[in-house]
Amino acid sequence: MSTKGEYDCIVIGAGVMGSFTAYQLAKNSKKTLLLEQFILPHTRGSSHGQTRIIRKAYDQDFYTHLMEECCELWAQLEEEAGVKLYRQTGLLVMGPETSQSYQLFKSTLQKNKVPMVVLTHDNFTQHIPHIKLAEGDGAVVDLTAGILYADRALKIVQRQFQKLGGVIRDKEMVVNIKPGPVVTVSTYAGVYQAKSVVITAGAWANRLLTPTGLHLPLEVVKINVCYWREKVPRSHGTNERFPCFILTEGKESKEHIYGVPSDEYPGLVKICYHMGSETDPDQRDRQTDRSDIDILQRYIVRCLPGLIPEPAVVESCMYTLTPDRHFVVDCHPSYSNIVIGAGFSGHGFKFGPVIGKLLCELSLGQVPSYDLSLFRITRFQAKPKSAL
Ligand SMILES: Cc1cc2nc3c(=O)[nH]c(=O)nc-3n(C[C@H](O)[C@H](O)[C@H](O)COP(=O)(O)OP(=O)(O)OC[C@H]3O[C@@H](n4cnc5c(N)ncnc54)[C@H](O)[C@@H]3O)c2cc1C
Ligand SMILES: O=C(O)[C@@H]1CCCC=N1
Repeated sequence: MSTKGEYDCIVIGAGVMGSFTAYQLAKNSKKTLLLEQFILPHTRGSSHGQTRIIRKAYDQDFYTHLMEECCELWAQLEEEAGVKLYRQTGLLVMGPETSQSYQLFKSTLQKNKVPMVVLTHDNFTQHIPHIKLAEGDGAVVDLTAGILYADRALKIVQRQFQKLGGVIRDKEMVVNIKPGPVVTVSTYAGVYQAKSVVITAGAWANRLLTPTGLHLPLEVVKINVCYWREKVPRSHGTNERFPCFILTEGKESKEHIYGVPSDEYPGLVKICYHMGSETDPDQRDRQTDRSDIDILQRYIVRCLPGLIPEPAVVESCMYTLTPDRHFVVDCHPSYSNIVIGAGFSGHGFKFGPVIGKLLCELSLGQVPSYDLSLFRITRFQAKPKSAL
């Protein structure tokens, strides 16, 4: 098949990471092609849905630092496109006062001087009447946090990319990548060439990496995205000062439970479990495990008495998890002009703009703006056994 086009860079996968990478490349005047296997917009990956949480509250400084610039990049995009993508709600972080995880969230906020409020058992109900704070739990609010309008953001960044001259071809599944000084990318529709390629294929990353001789330790899980009906209409919305929240761990589970106010679907509060069961991304809907929903029901009965403890809507999404839950943002170990953004482990959306900038820098052979040690592929290599 003859070559259909030559580009400075080809980005594979038009989720949040690929779309922001393509946008950054076009901003740098690079001739860029963004390839997507499904017709856009779609709901088969990890970036769909109306909302995502954006927060500086993290249990590690590095993410809080990244978020400083990232918030500016989100604001720049809002300004450039003339569209609102963010709404401040605050993020309530709760967890056992003595647990390491809760203490790390709290100290990261304090150390980095993020505007915050520590709540006590005495004043908690006055500020957040909707939630019962469990005995022994601490509570802190990241005041900078809020909601990103995810579907809208994706549409906008793709539109801005096209305005800058970028090309999107959807319904074009990449079936092969041939490394070389010029990389050849084959889809069912044709063959393209580029000086560099960025792979941002979400749950399908390993499938694309196989022809390049690389396999990453990624686990794909299906997430049940649950919405719970308010007993009293308009009681858990942003206007009623219901915040986004994360419970770091609790009586019901060791994984996070998190929630978003009811503005998304009127009357329905999104509350999800930060884990799911393993799935093949092409067979997502055959994964029917609902044990996470039982956990959520028990939590809602105990701590959110204003919600009906039966999910009103359940949608599906996927996480692509790395063993340590840190991202992969790196060059291919054997081919420096193949760049990989993968394993966003269920917390990547908020970082889309800054990850796009970093993947763009790597694909242009530039020194990345941050020390990316945490995100390197070499961290997965087996550690040599110590001599006995
Ligand atoms: C339920 C849920 C809640 C979440 N909540 C939050 C949150 O509150 N805050 C937050 O920051 N993050 C959150 N996340 C995580 C965040 O949404 C993800 O980390 C992020 O969307 C991952 O984006 P991605 O671009 O890597 O993957 P994707 O969005 O899956 O994009 C990959 C794209 O590549 C395409 N593709 C794959 N293979 C090929 C191929 N061969 N050829 C062409 N195209 C291909 C896919 O079709 C897909 O469109 C949440 C995730 C889920 C599922
Ligand atoms: O990244 C986020 O903020 C959300 C909420 C906590 C669990 C994962 N995703």
